[in-house]
Amino acid sequence: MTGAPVHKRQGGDVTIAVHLKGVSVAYALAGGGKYEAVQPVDLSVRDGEFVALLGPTGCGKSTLLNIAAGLMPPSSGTCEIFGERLSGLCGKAGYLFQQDALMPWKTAEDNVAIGLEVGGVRRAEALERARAMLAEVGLAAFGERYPHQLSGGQKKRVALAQVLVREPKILLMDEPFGPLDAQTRLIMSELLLDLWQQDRKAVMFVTHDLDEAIALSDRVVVMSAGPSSRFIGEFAVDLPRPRDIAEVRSEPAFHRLHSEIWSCLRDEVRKTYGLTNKGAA
Ligand SMILES: Nc1ncnc2c1ncn2[C@@H]1O[C@H](COP(=O)(O)OP(=O)(O)OP(=O)(O)O)[C@@H](O)[C@H]1O
Repeated sequence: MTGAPVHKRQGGDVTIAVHLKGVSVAYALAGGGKYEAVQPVDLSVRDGEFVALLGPTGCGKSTLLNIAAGLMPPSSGTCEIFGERLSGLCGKAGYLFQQDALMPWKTAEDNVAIGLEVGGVRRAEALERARAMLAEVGLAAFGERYPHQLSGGQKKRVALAQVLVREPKILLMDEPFGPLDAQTRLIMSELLLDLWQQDRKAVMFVTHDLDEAIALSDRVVVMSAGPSSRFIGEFAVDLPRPRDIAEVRSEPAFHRLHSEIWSCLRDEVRKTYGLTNKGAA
């Protein structure tokens, strides 16, 4: 049996939860030919670490997340989950997309319970755990509502409960709060950090929002514009935890990091919008 890789570090050993090793992705195009989305990259996410993957639109963030989820194989390289080579869906990961995957014909508690039931948990126990999880995300009184009777933020809470109730060891999040308004995004980010703080899982969090990346994560990995994206910067976020998402943005260390990361990202964003050689401000 292969154990999860343990790396010796000053201050203690660390376990690697997700390890992309020399992963590249080339998509086959309908008319023949290929689109090289991501050139070989290496990324390891430690157990309990919150890593944000940041980059301009179309650079390949979701592609790498999909590989870690086992939704697609890499064109080259491998993905290891706790030291085991991934083939097929990653059972240890919970995946939260921008669009939630709630079933409109099921109540909030049934939407949460169903993931447990298909995993073999008896209905009574699944419902009990679903209700407890809904309470954790602040929806104790909303379990019997259907998705169309919930606000966007409430639906997102149900989707989060749906993922967390299965107690994944890894969270893969693809711009999960993207469609929400600014205030609700802030509240959801706070909720996510509160829950994560209680039981730190490895997180890969895809975003193109620099503020969000810094406020949430331990490390920000920056990708270049596509095609053939690569990693062009890696920044440790040394802001203390627990963090107040709203307050942390006014700290000098936040501003310093923001300007360092933005100077790494700026040209890539401009390239994406074809502005680099046009003298755009
Ligand atoms: N099935 C596919 N076939 C061909 N090209 C694809 C396919 N899926 C994605 N791509 C291309 O691969 C590149 C990376 O896509 P991906 O969705 O990973 O980017 P992203 O960084 O997540 O973008 P965004 O921030 O806009 O969500 C894009 O140029 C996209 O057009």
